[in-house]
Amino acid sequence: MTATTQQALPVASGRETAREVWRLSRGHRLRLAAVAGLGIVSAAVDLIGPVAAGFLVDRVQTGTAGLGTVLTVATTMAVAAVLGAAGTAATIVLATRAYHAILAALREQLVARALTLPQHRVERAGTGDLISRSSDDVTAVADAAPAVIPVVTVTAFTIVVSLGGLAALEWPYAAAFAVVLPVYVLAMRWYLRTGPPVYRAERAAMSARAQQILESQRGYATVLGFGLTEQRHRAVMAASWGVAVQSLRARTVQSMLNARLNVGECLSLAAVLVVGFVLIEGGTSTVGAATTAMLLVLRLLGPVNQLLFVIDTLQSALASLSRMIGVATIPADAAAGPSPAGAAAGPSPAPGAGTSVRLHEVAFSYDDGPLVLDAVTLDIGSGERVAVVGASGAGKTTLATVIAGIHPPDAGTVARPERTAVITQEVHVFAGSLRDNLTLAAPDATDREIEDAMETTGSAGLFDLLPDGLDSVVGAGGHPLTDAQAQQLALARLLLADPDLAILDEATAEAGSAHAGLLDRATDAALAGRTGLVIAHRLSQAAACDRIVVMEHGRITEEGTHDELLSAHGIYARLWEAWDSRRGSA
Ligand SMILES: Nc1ncnc2c1ncn2[C@@H]1O[C@H](COP(=O)(O)OP(=O)(O)OP(=O)(O)O)[C@@H](O)[C@H]1O
Repeated sequence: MTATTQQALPVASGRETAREVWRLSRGHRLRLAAVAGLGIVSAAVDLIGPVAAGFLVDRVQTGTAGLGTVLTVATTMAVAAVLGAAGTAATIVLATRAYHAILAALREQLVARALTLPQHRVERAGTGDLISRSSDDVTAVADAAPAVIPVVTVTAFTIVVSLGGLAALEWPYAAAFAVVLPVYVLAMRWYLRTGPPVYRAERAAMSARAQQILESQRGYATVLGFGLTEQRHRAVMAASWGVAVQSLRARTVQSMLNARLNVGECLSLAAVLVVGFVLIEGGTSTVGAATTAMLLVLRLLGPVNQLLFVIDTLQSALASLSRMIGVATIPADAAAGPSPAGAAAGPSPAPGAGTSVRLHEVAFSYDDGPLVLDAVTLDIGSGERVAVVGASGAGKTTLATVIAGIHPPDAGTVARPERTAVITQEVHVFAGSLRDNLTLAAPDATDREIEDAMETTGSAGLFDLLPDGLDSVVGAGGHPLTDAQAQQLALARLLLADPDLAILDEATAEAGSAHAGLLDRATDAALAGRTGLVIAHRLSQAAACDRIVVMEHGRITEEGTHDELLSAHGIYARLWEAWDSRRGSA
């Protein structure tokens, strides 16, 4: 396979991400409303402490505070603190549950889309991109939850309610705090620019040190044998010093962030103090109210600072989220395509009565490469079985994928039945039960039907090997299947899917000669009663077809029955002669 130009899969914009998250939250809106309600109430309960403290200051100032007042205020503050903490904890639990439920829905949508993406789309983006979105990105979003949810939830409600509280006291208090917000914004921007590369360098230095230590341990005998102890010692020392330097840089960045946060803190407290002084002087505020305002600002600072510390985790989780949503929201029609050995292909123009497949002047090339299919015109009648033969690289597989709808043609038209199934060269056994593997494309199939399909395709013998019958686990981590068994399963799967057109791309090519006859019979049974296109390297298979199409350099150069092509003494006759003599001497 030649290299293809990479065209990354889409990444959702901020607005698209928000819209999709809102849509996915449909079943969880009640829970989200509870999060909002509980969060606001808890943050409001947290206001009681500062307000009570301000009240006490005013009473002390006016000389009207006795022991009873102090005890009442202290009890109120303690109860409010406990209730506020309990409410906050419940809010975080509810928010975490909603977060994971929405993430699970998104993950399901992502997997569903990924499985139906056209192969050419995945190939152009590189399979790694899709795999990383459905694994690394999902992990990044899930792992961010414990760090991000408590901080974001608490911060959001605390900021809203505390600013409201400040404004309710006297609006200049809220304005004084808002004026220093730019300091925090600047600190955040600096940190996002400076922090991530420094942390990355620290992690890289740690990996390098681990590598040096591991190598020294693994090659211990060699180190001793060649007297390399001193040299290894120096290498580990150098790597450890690298970690020390990078860790120092990372801690310096954190200290510098702390310094910026301290500046913000000082400025905000000073601003509120000055405003309080002016208001008290003007007679529009009391010392108690100024105390409440100071305590509210202090309460605000904690969550705001914490938010800055998780902002990079939050940012990378959001980046991962937009990559996941980018794939999950690819329109369904763009994602449609036949799944291996089973699902129906997308709509195609009707080929006409009595004809199952009609290709007219089809051209195709992979990205900007040379033409792989060149003006291919081919009709396959309903129920007809056609074999495609030709040298390696002639374009046989490409023809099969274009007919199947996996690759859209660059020019010309392709008409195929709506129910088309393909067995590709690489038959995959999914990790799961035998039943799951067989009913992928026919979820309603009964055990009786499954067993009949296995019997017909000669794979019923598997039952002797698998003690749990259809419930036996096969594939990765389960019972391993040989290539021939995997192909028999794929043929049984095809029988259950019961498509109008079956495309077998070298479905028996993997077979060793001992299994060849068995697989030929299985293929024959699977194709009975439907239109078949067989990409055949074993010419005995081609000879059994109604018609043979010979391809050379992306073009159809010969066409006819086995006997007609032999009499024509063309390329097929030569291929047959060579193959037959090889078979004879084997
Ligand atoms: N995904 C791809 N990207 C780029 N070029 C490709 C891709 N797949 C196949 N090709 C190229 O297209 C040409 C036709 O390949 P194709 O696999 O269709 O031939 P084939 O006749 O089926 O060969 P074989 O019998 O070896 O499978 C070859 O030159 C091949 O290198």
